[in-house]
This record gives sequence, C-alpha cells and structure tokens, in this order.
Amino acid sequence: MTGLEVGGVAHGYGVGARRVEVLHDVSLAVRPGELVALAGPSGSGKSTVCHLAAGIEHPERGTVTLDGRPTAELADWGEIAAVPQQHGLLAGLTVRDNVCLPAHRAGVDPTETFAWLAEALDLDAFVGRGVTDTSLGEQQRVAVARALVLSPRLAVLDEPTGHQDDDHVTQVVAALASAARAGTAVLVATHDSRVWEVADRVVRLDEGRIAPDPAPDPV
Ligand SMILES: Nc1ncnc2c1ncn2[C@@H]1O[C@H](COP(=O)(O)OP(=O)(O)OP(=O)(O)O)[C@@H](O)[C@H]1O
Repeated sequence: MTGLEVGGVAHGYGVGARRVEVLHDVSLAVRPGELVALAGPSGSGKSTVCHLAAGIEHPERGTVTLDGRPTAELADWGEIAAVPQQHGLLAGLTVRDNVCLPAHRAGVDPTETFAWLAEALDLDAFVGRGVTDTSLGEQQRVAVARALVLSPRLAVLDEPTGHQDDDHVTQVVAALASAARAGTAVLVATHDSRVWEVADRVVRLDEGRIAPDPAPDPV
C-alpha cells in the first residue's frame, strides 16, 4: 500500500485564448495513516489537486494514483471519499441517510460507525432532519461524516473547517486525525492553521507549483 501519489502533474482548463494553466509539475504523496494539509493562497490550485486526487478529473500530464491505480478509475467510496467545497449532499435525504449512503451501497452495516461519527461530529441533535433543513456548518460536518463512514483508503477534503466555530473545528480535526490513525491517507486543502498544527506535513502550493519548505530559523 503506497497511498496517494501525485507525480509530475500539469493541469489546466480551457483552450486557446481562454486557456488557464493551473498546476505545473506538481508531485506529492500521502501515505496510509498520514494526514497531509495542502496550503496556499486562493487560486494556487488546491481544489484542482483535490479534484485530481479524488478522481473527479484526469490529469492532463503526469499521474495520480492510489496504491498504484489511477484515482480516476476508482469510483468506490470505500477506496476514495471526498468532501468537495460545496459538500455534495443529497437534498432529498435525511442527515442519517446521507452519512450512511456509502455504507448502504457497499452492503455494510453502518450502525456502529454512524453512532461514533454522529457523536464525534456533534450531529446527534439533527440526524433525522432533512439535510437541507440544517445549517451550512452542520452540512459540512455531515459531509465529513459521510466521507469517513467506510474508513476509506483515501479521504480528500476541501476546506472542511470553513464553516465551523472553534469547538467544531476541534471536532472535525480530531475526526480526521482519528481516521488517519486508523490507516486512511488523509489530504486536506485548508487555510486553517488549526489543521496545519495536527498535520503530519504541510505541503504549500504557490501559483500551481509546490513551494519549497521554508528555511529553518537560525539558531
Ligand atoms: N473549471 C475551471 N475553468 C477555468 N479555470 C478554472 C477552473 N477551475 C479552476 N480554475 C482556475 O484555476 C486556478 C486554481 O483554482 P483552484 O480552485 O484550484 O484554487 P484554490 O487554491 O483551491 O483556491 P481557493 O483557496 O480560493 O479555493 C484559479 O485561477 C481558478 O480560477
């Protein structure tokens, strides 16, 4: 098991005069059991890396693999689970059914994991409610719970603390750290220094390139 490997990726959007080059020779890895934060200014390409890692897009050049297989060929939520910026929840379902959907589709009983996630992410008060009848922050935690319900080999989360207050940031960060301890490779695009603090590594993007590590402070 090698986890997520992004190798020499170049990627952009559009053609001709509308062409935007977004990523230039990006390489990074997230090993099973690692939590890696992807930092960088707005527009530096974090969400694009997330889309490629989650297999939502194919890289134009280079490779993006999970345990050696292209992520774009892995559609199973037990392999790769994602929290996109817009959360991607199903409006017609309750909170509980949104979280449990990947498990139901995989034929796995989610009862125990759901109970743990609902408590860990403070969902208990509204698990039976339609997901559209919850706040944006609540929906974001529902999306995090859904991503973790099958203990995927890779979890890709795009700004998963963006709508949370301090206490709930702590809960989301703890749930992600716990998933990593259980063996999931966790990639988190985030501006949130509270995520950087618990990450095994922080990888910085700058204008679509991996930024070098800052020089150590002089002693
Ligand atoms: N579908 C698209 N078509 C054209 N350009 C795009 C598309 N998606 C993203 N871009 C451009 O690619 C660049 C990187 O966008 P991306 O969303 O990956 O950045 P980001 O680092 O996640 O930003 P933020 O922190 O604001 O979410 C931006 O200049 C953006 O405008």
